[in-house]
Amino acid sequence: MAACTSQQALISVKPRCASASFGPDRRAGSVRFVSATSCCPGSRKLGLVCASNSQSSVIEPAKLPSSPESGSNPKKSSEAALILIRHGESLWNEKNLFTGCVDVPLTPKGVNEAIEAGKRICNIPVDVIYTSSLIRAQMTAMLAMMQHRRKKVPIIVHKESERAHQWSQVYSEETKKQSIPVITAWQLNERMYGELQGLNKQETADLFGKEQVHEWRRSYDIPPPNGESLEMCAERAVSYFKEQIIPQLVSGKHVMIAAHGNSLRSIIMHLDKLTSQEVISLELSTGIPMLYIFKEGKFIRRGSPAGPSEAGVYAYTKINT
Ligand SMILES: O=C(O)[C@H](O)COP(=O)(O)O
Repeated sequence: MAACTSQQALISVKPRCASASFGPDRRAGSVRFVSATSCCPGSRKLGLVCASNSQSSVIEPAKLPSSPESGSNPKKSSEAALILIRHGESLWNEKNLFTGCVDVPLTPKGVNEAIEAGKRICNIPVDVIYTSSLIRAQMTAMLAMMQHRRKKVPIIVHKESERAHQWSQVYSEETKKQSIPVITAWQLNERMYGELQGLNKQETADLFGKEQVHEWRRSYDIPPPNGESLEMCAERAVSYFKEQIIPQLVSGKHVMIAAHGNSLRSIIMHLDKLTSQEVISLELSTGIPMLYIFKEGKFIRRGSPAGPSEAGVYAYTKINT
C-alpha cells in the first residue's frame, strides 16, 4: 500500500444506516464498526459503514477541523479528533502468552499492522500522542506516525528526572512546530495479569479449565491471581484519561492514544457508556485505529478509518470468546 499523500481529512458525520445514533449498536447482540472507503492513496474521504447482521450503509463524509497549530484556523476549534489504537501484534501475542505489563516488542507482522494503521489515519490531524510506558505501544505510535501526511516528528517527552527533562529540550520554535509531543504514561499500560504473565493461554485453560480462564480474562471485576481486574485497570486508565487527555481535547488538540487491549477497553467503556456486562464481550483488534470526535463535551464514535483494499475490518466487535 502506498503512503498517504492527500491534503484534506474528511470524516463522516451523518449516518444513513439504520442505527442513526452513535451510541453502541446493541441490536442482535453486536457492537460493530467497519471501514468503508479509503483515505489513501488518492481518495480524500474517510467513510464509515455501520454493520448490522444483514446490511450495511455508508455514512456521509464531512470535513474534520484543522489543527489549532496549523495556522489555517485562528479560532479555537470546537471539535477535536481522538484516535485510539491497540498496538500491533507482539512477540507474546504471537506465542499466545499472557503479557500484561511485561515489556515485549512487536513482531514483523505487528510492525506492518502499525504501518497500515498509520495509513488509515494519515489525513487526520494529530497534535499530541499518548502511549503507555510499554514498547509495543510506543513502537506502534511511532510507526503509525511515520505514515502521516504532515510528516511531523514524534518526540518522546522525558520527565522521569529533572535532568532527563532538561537535556531533552528543543530550542527552536520552528522545530517545535514540526514536532508532536509523545507523552508516555504507565496508567495506560495493559492490565497487570499477575501470576498469569508469561503463561501460555491455551495451556492455562487446559490446566485451570476454560471457564476459569475466561473469567480471569473477560470478567469485569474478578482479577487473575495477584493481577488486576478490568475494573482495577479502568480505575487508573480512565482517571488518567479524564485528568490528562480530556483537557487537551477541550483545548481543541487532536489526540492519538496507542495503548492495549484492556486499557483501551476500559476507556471505550467510559466513552461509549458501556455497562460492565457489555464490556465483557468487547474485543479490539491489534493495529486497527478507532476514531472519535470530541464535540461540545461529547464523544461521537466514528468507527475505523479504512485502508484502500479492505472490504471491512472490525476494530471493535462483540464476539463470544
Ligand atoms: O496481555 C495480554 O496477554 C494481551 O495483551 C491481552 O490479553 P487478553 O486477550 O486476555 O485480554
